[in-house]
Amino acid sequence: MIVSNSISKKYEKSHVLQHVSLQVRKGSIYGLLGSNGAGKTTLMKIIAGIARPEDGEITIDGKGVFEDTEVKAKMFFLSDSLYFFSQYTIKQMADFFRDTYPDWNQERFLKLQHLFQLDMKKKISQFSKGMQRQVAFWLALSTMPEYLVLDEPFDGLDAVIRKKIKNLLVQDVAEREMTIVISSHNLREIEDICDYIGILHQGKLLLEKDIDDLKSDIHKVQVAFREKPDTEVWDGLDILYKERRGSVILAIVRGKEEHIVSHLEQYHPVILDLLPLTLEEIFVYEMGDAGYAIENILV
Ligand SMILES: Nc1ncnc2c1ncn2[C@@H]1O[C@H](COP(=O)(O)OP(=O)(O)OP(=O)(O)O)[C@@H](O)[C@H]1O
Repeated sequence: MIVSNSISKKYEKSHVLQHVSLQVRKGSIYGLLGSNGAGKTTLMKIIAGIARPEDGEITIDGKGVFEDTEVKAKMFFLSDSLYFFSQYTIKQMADFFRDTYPDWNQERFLKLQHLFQLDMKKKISQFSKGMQRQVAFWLALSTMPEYLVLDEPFDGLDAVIRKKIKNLLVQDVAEREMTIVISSHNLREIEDICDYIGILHQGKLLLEKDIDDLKSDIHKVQVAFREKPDTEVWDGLDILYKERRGSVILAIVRGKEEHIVSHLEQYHPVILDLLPLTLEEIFVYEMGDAGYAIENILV
């Protein structure tokens, strides 16, 4: 488990991270969302043990990450700005990684060639940007990390390869309990693989949610009554948003489906429908409830 305990970081006088606390369960995928400059890269570097916070601490399985080489050997940090030795081919880079990472898996490296289909004898610098990102994933997954920290990893990848890589990530999480922290400025880009989403804004963690809970605990309700109902109809429900559209009332309600339905049925509605929300819609209402306009924070 990765635990971030009240992490704060300053660059000169500006507070880039302020008391950021989060937990990433073993074998789960945590998506860290935020706009440009929110502090994602800074937090990812601290989680990976590359940068040091002014205050607070990151522990992985109870051990402080910054000083612990053993913990770092089980982790791979895929930075948003890739780095390879300039004259190296994929094969030479793989040889270097094999000597560096104790759990390097040569068999897997060779197997993944079928998926990435890149010439192993070509210099990495001669590949396109998106292809270089593929090389980075290929090498990262061959180190068999227990913890994978991915900073904006899908930038520049086409939809087909993105899908293939996501499948590989989910497979590693399911089969060998790999733990992933992944950052993005785009909810749609990562929502299909994440178990948890945290939203970072101006260095603070605004909201943190378990995706399954979110989807099962928030509903769009369309309801109409024969006569104008008393306001007490809504008492006892956790309403995030409500508007009237003609005779139909549309409400976004937090809570279990059975509770919402049985509560409203007491008032004999002529229409009562519960509709699913997209994750994006859920965040719009949740963030609105927390006092933020999501359109200023996420795309
Ligand atoms: N080495 C540095 N020196 C001074 N300020 C820095 C440094 N690195 C980052 N910052 C500042 O910290 C803030 C957060 O930067 P960070 O790169 O963590 O954001 P981000 O969420 O990853 O943004 P993006 O989505 O644009 O990559 C920014 O205001 C940035 O200017």
